[in-house]
Amino acid sequence: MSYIEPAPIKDKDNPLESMMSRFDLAAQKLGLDNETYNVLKNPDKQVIVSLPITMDDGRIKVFSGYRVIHNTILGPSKGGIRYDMGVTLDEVKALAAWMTWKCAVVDIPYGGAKGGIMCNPRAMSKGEIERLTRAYTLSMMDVFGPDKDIPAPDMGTSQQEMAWLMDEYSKAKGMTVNAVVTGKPLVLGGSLGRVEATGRGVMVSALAAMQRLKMNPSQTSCAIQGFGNVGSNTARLLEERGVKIKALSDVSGAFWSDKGIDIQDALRYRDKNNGILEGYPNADKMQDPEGIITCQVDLLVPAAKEDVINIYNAPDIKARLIVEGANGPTSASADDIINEKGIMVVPDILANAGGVTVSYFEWVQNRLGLRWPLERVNRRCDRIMKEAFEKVYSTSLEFNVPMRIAAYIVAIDKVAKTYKFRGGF
Ligand SMILES: NC(=O)C1=CN([C@@H]2O[C@H](COP(=O)(O)OP(=O)(O)OC[C@H]3O[C@@H](n4cnc5c(N)ncnc54)[C@H](OP(=O)(O)O)[C@@H]3O)[C@@H](O)[C@H]2O)C=CC1
Ligand SMILES: O=C(O)CCC(=O)C(=O)O
Repeated sequence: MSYIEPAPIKDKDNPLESMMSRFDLAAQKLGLDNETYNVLKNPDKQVIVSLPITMDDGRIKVFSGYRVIHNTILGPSKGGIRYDMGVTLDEVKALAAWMTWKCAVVDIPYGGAKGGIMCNPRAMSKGEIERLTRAYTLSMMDVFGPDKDIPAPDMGTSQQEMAWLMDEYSKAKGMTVNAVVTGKPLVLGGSLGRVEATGRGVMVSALAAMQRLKMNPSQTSCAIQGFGNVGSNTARLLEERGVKIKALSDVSGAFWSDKGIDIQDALRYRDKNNGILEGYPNADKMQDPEGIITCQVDLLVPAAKEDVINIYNAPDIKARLIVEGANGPTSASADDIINEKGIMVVPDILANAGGVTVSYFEWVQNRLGLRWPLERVNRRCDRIMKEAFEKVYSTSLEFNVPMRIAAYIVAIDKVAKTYKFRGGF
């Protein structure tokens, strides 16, 4: 017997529309020509697959998988794979385009891609997730490749899925190909520093923005939505720099402590508690988990999902600074409200680019057959993040636009100039 899980009911803005409206604005400011505009607004390739998987109870369940290659003019496409019930083609298209802009903003030689499977990994056994990951990899044999398209982890995936992907790809090729994927376990050629790289980049961007806003880290309070890879590493690294994390949340709810949450304590609790904060005893549970967006803090880091900052809650945001750990956490319709309130936003395509930057280092190390020490990985990542921040900041002053539009301008300008030199259309 087989069954198909019903599509989830969606109640959110369309991330593709959000991405396109910012892209349009930046293209206008830059005076982008029509030809390049038309090339960039459409993804190069969209692959949709159906993956029949034998579940542990013997039934066969069919999953929908996606991989979208947005653009490859700057190099092989790069971008994570997401396992979540909310995955749709439009979401993956937006995420793939964001990867093109992100790689261009931090000036690494990659194009943009993203993949996803509509599934709920929390409700699946390890064996089911492994079979699904292997089936997805086999269905993408013509798409993936160390010189073509290089996946990595994203929401709902981690180094274990990347290890299965590398193994399946390598078996099909008849040799070990570790550069086909990044975010791998260290023993398979992963890079030191990759696990915490996205959070580290968020921390570096936040400190750079605080410096511009004359905010002292040790007098800054912070709320972080999402306590997975990005949220938890951001929390830990900001706390180490003196920032007081007053609020944290995950799918189980939001937690508040006026004196600050001890992040090591929260991490220990989460890791012993099936990966979630449910029942965390050393902070107060907030009545409304969405209240984390509007609570009384100086710095807000959304590090979970898209469109969590929207026209409904943006007017009530108290933070002076938003640093976007997640991709697309602010819907385009909320931009004007945030700008009118004078809140500085370090946008996703800049703030969370530490992850793909260290993925690039991992790929370089794999191709050279070398391993860099952690200190070198961190130093180079920090430098790239700081330089990218300064470039986006100065572009925002030059064009008199918010940081988000400035980041798009930097990215689109680089891609457009590359097209000019390469020609071919
Ligand atoms: N991993 C990476 O290197 C990169 C990730 N990103 C982006 O960062 C974001 C988070 O990714 P990542 O940390 O890897 O994913 P994870 O799966 O590791 O963590 C996601 C976190 O968000 C929580 N969450 C999910 N829904 C909600 C909600 N409605 N309210 C509050 N918390 C929620 C999850 O809770 P629970 O665990 O309880 O389900 C979990 O704590 C995504 O937008 C991703 O695209 C961007 C750049 C790189
Ligand atoms: O590390 C990578 O290659 C991509 C990470 C990613 O998916 C992202 O930055 O959104």
